[in-house]
Amino acid sequence: MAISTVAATAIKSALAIGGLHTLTFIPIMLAAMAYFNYELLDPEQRPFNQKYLRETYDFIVVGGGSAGSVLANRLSEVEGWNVLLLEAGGHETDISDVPLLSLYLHKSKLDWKYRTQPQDTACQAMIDKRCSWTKGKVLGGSSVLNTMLYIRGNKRDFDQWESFGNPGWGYEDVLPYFKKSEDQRNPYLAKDTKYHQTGGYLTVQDSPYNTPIGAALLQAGEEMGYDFIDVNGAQQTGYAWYQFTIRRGTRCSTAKAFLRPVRLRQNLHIALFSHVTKVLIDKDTKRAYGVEFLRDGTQQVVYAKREVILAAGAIASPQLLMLSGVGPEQHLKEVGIDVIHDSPGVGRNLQDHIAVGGIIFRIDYPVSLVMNRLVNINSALRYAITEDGPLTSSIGLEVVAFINTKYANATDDWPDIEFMMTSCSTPSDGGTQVKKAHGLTDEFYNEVFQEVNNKDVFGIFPMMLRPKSRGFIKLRSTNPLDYPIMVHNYLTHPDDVGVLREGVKAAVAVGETTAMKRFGSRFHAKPVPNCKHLPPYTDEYWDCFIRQYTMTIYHVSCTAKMGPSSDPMAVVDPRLKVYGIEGLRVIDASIMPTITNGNINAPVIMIAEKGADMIKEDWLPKSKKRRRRSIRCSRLEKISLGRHNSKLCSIKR
Ligand SMILES: Cc1cc2nc3c(=O)[nH]c(=O)nc-3n(C[C@H](O)[C@H](O)[C@H](O)COP(=O)(O)OP(=O)(O)OC[C@H]3O[C@@H](n4cnc5c(N)ncnc54)[C@H](O)[C@@H]3O)c2cc1C
Repeated sequence: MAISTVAATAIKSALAIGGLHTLTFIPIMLAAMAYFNYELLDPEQRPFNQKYLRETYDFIVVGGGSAGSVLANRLSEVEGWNVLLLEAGGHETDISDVPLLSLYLHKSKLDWKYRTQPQDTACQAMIDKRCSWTKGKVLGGSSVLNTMLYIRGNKRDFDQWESFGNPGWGYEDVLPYFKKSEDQRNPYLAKDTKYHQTGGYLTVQDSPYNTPIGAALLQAGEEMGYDFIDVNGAQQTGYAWYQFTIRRGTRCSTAKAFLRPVRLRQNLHIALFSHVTKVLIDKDTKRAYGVEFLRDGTQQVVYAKREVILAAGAIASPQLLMLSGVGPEQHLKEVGIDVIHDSPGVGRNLQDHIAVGGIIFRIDYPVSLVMNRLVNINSALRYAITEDGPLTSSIGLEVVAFINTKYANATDDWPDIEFMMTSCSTPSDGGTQVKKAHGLTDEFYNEVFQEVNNKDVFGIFPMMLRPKSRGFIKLRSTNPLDYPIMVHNYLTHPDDVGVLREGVKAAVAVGETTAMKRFGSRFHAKPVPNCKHLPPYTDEYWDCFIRQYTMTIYHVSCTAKMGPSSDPMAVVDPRLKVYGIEGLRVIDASIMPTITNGNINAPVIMIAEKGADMIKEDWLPKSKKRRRRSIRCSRLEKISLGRHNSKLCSIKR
């Protein structure tokens, strides 16, 4: 590709996601990337968008996100199977690759731009009191918009899933599936082979760039009596550097990890800009036999010989089930959908992680990530040439801590708060992108943050790990293009208020440690609108505070939960098959019975790895299954993998 074409493509992608006016430094970066012919050096080319589709496939995967990309790869390993992946969005872009810029993707064309119903319990500082549920509409799904944090959750999460009546989902059962995907690039962690592996498709590495604030936060943890640990290893309670799904300084989405290496497989078709509107289910046999979808403005149909797999995420998967006649009978009747199977749990049990925004600390040294200080040709060149520097920082996320509030049993090692600790915060971009991404009102932002715009700060976002409040999703209408009604119900359970309040107090205490005081750390204690009438630092004040700048961490899940047949609210069985319907599974964040103790992308990838194996177990004769496990790459795959990934071909995957 000529340099000019590379530059033109990059400029086009910048325009596509937000308009260059918001990304003023992008032209410099694009010029650098074009000059160094970045794309030509990149061995990982994008997959093809298949124009002409077959009439019938063995498997149809709906949604090419975190789970769908894994499924498409693993199922098409079986040479005799034809697999179709239908994705509503298009390709990821050069901008979505840049870790520092992920907030620019919110409210862009790569985002579905969902918003919840207004409620009084949370998100009071947001426009219309509605929380923004950003979600990826792009090949790679939310793994293209996320902040790339790699957290597996707690052993107890999975043992609890098993105890609910889901055999095969205990921690010892799922650990091999976390490892299966993993290419651990930290040599110290990689040595611990009980928990880690190298050579998998998904690159997991430390951040290429940290500020001095990160190291100080780790010292603060030590000062407060916490261990410095591998949070994905034997113990979860403690402090650690975050690890990321980053490869060579850029985002390693699931599209990049799982689809690019297999783009030349003849038995895998990927159809972009294909919005699935319905699963076709035979009313008499109750068997799923295909899907309807919109592409290029026309309605099309494609048939599945074996199975349809919904991997459209925790909002669209239950929506599609309901549009197809599987859901709570009474609700479907009210909306005017023919009921094929009454499944009261579809869309219910919604869980999410919320944190509190605005816990920020001023410091006296110019060491934090202030956007207008970083936006310069040096950092652009560093990113483009050496694949490190500030642009490789995932919006300043450096250190993670899992801590116990008084509501948790500390001896359990099942902490109830995660600190997401950042070397910047909401005002570090002068009130532009963070404010927009979080949907904050002008009044709130100006009153609380304007005076610290572009000043040196660090932030701690305390995130509540095991919410007891439950939201739900239901259909707005029979129109598949109408977004469903989304009700978060955040902080409607009193225990959640207590845990989050204690998390806020613990976060404020971190700023008081000697380690942070060395930087002149002081809490930005500006009283927030709506809570000014309450005395600061009291429980009443904090209880009010957490309902203002309530931040979703974008972990919507559990809306088509897995459970035993004795549980009327279970939507799928422990093999992820939809109850009451043949030939239909859900494999994505929806199937979690309870949300895991940490960020959920790694668990979703694990679910897809395990789900793909279950499908193989169900459909392949035993001898063939054994052969697949030691598969080596075909000639075409080797070409597609290129030199960079060639070791993937020689290991057991
Ligand atoms: C902004 C943001 C930040 C996050 N940060 C982190 C993080 O740092 N670490 C972490 O662990 N987790 C993070 N998460 C959460 C994590 O990325 C998601 O939970 C995970 O990606 C969900 O995977 P999924 O496969 O269930 O859904 P998705 O990845 O969302 O995939 C669903 C796919 O289905 C497609 N689709 C939907 N409807 C249709 C339809 N009708 N027809 C065809 N295709 C359809 C979508 O376009 C999408 O590609 C974040 C999420 C977001 C949004």
